[in-house]
Amino acid sequence: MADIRLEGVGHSYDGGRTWAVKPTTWTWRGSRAYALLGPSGCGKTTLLNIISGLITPTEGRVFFDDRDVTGVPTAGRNIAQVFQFPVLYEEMSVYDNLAFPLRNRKVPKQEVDRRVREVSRLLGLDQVLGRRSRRLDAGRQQIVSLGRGLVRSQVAAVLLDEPLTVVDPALKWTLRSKLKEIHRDTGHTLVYVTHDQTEALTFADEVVVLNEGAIVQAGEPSELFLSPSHEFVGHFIGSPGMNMLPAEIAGDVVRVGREEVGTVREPLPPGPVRIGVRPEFVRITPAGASPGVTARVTGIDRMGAYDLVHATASEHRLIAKTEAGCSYRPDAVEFLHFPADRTFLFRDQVRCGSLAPLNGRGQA
Ligand SMILES: Nc1ncnc2c1ncn2[C@@H]1O[C@H](COP(=O)(O)OP(=O)(O)OP(=O)(O)O)[C@@H](O)[C@H]1O
Repeated sequence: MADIRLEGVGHSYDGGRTWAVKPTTWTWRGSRAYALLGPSGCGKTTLLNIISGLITPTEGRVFFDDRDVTGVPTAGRNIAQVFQFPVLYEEMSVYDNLAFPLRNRKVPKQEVDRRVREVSRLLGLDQVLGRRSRRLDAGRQQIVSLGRGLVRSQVAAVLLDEPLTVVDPALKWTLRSKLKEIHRDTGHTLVYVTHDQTEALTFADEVVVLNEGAIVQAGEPSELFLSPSHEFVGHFIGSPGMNMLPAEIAGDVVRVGREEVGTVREPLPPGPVRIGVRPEFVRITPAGASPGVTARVTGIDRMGAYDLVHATASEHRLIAKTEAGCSYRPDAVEFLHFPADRTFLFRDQVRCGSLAPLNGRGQA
């Protein structure tokens, strides 16, 4: 399983006026399962097609280990690719479709049979192996496509572009965990494109977040949630996303409107910043433990398993996620505490520091 290294790789579809993927240096390490996560149009498919060789990048070089494959077409890269919609030989049986990538590479018959049966068992296809592919519904056909992508054990990487889009939602959970199981078994390098954070977070060892053609952060799911280094990651991951509260630094004090809400943990130049804190970590406290802000409750959403308390501080909106059945009332004025180790400062969208308690007013 190869390391896939992108060195200064960028792609423009319009002769360099705009960049679908901005020049990027990044390594996909062998045998890891990656999710490439980002909103529609951020460049995920372009990046995937650069790895597979369907697109030659406008700039930069692509390496599989030490081999420069920048000009090598897909067929010479030993890649398996699964697309959003089924790509199958409809007149062939499910068995023959799964066997095709192996037979094509002259894998011995016994080994073909072993791999086809193993993958079909894991994906729940063993009852339909003899059936013609066109007789299956679209969701099942896509599972066969997935199987074709995973059946070869010796590939440089398996690339999956939103492979579960046409699959029934109830089946998605099962398939994601099967995919994880197959990954553990084969040790493929997997790159799984999705715009769905749940899909990315449940499946991947490492999530690479792409926005406007640039990788803004990569890390384990918990790291992206607990310690976002870019505002976009704060918004895009989490439901609801991170609160972003416009604030101002003067000296070492951080203010929201006129209220002093905390201090800077490390010295920062004066001027505007945004305070980022996830709804899960905001605590509504009577004691006014710093850092935090005074806010007026504007509404409560009862979500069943939890409540979302909406509030405004100096006309900026923020949300606290609380236990279900909370007793806060609209128009009440409350103190919202921001735990210092979960609250960050952002400037020009990039994390630049963290918030500390006002002297002598921290929570024990
Ligand atoms: N063949 C093309 N010609 C011109 N522009 C393109 C082409 N393919 C993609 N683009 C543009 O490049 C940018 C990135 O597109 P890309 O399909 O890589 O994004 P994506 O994140 O995969 O989106 P989606 O999730 O909607 O598939 C978009 O602005 C898109 O309009």
